[in-house]
Amino acid sequence: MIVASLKKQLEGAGGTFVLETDVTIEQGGITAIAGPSGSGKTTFLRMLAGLTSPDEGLLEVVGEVWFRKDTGKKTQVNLKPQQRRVGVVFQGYALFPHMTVLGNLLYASRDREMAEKLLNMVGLLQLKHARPSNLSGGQKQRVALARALMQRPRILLLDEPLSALDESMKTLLQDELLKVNKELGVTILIVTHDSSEMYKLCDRVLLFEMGRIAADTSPRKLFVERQTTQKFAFKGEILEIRAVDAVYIAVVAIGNNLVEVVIDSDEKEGLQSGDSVIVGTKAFNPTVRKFASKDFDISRL
Ligand SMILES: Nc1ncnc2c1ncn2[C@@H]1O[C@H](COP(=O)(O)OP(=O)(O)OP(=O)(O)O)[C@@H](O)[C@H]1O
Repeated sequence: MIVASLKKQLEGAGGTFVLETDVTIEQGGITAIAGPSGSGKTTFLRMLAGLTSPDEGLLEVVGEVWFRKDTGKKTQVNLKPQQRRVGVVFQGYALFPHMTVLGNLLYASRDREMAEKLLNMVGLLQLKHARPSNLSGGQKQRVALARALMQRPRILLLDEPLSALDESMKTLLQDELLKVNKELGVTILIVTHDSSEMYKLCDRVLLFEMGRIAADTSPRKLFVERQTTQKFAFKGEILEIRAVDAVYIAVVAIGNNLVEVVIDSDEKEGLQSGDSVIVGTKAFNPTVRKFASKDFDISRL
């Protein structure tokens, strides 16, 4: 079990705010850390890893205190990152370019048997003598994942590890993570903005807002509770609105797709090219409406 009751004052873009968590996480699950940019997600992971010091609080992992500082007292416990059994995969690959794949793993721990087992697990054993520069983005990320597992971490912290990958590589890595979680029993915390990823991987979502955990729920509940009654809702950008007879056609870019939606003059009111919109349904007909901040959690978690 992980107990993280931590506090830290942060300097945000809009001023000072306090990151405050009071959360217990069971061993063995996969928890999504979601929320807007600047809400404190990365700092939370860095505090768990020992890379950023909280102002006060308690961090206890499987009965072992990793950090403790009571209000008004000196820091009682603050284990160094290498003393904490955490594996970290943050954005960017950060592999040592002059070392082979195997060398990168052995740098974390000299356990060759473990290194080969993990490389086999992520399907890269054949590439163990390759240099990072000869690997694809997805392969590098799998090496980073294997390296993070070398010291048999109790917790694996992942900060948007899949965001730069294409869809097929993402799916592959997601399966890899499920395997790691199941076979090694590692507790995983993953920062992600991708709702399908949350749904597929995670049993729990902690939604951060301005340093607070605004929701602590399951991915299913988060989407069902926060979704409107629409059958689907995608965020997109209006590229063009053109008049056709008595109606208008809005051309909306949703990801790599272009969608044409017929809208009436009421719907067109206040919309123009470049607007962020939600394309949804009403009585089975597609609708377009302006993106509002309340749509935030669904469209970009
Ligand atoms: N050590 C620190 N001291 C004070 N402020 C900090 C510190 N570390 C980060 N911050 C600030 O805290 C805010 C939250 O940063 P953080 O990186 O945790 O957010 P985030 O939710 O991960 O955002 P993103 O999704 O954009 O990565 C930022 O405005 C950042 O500048």
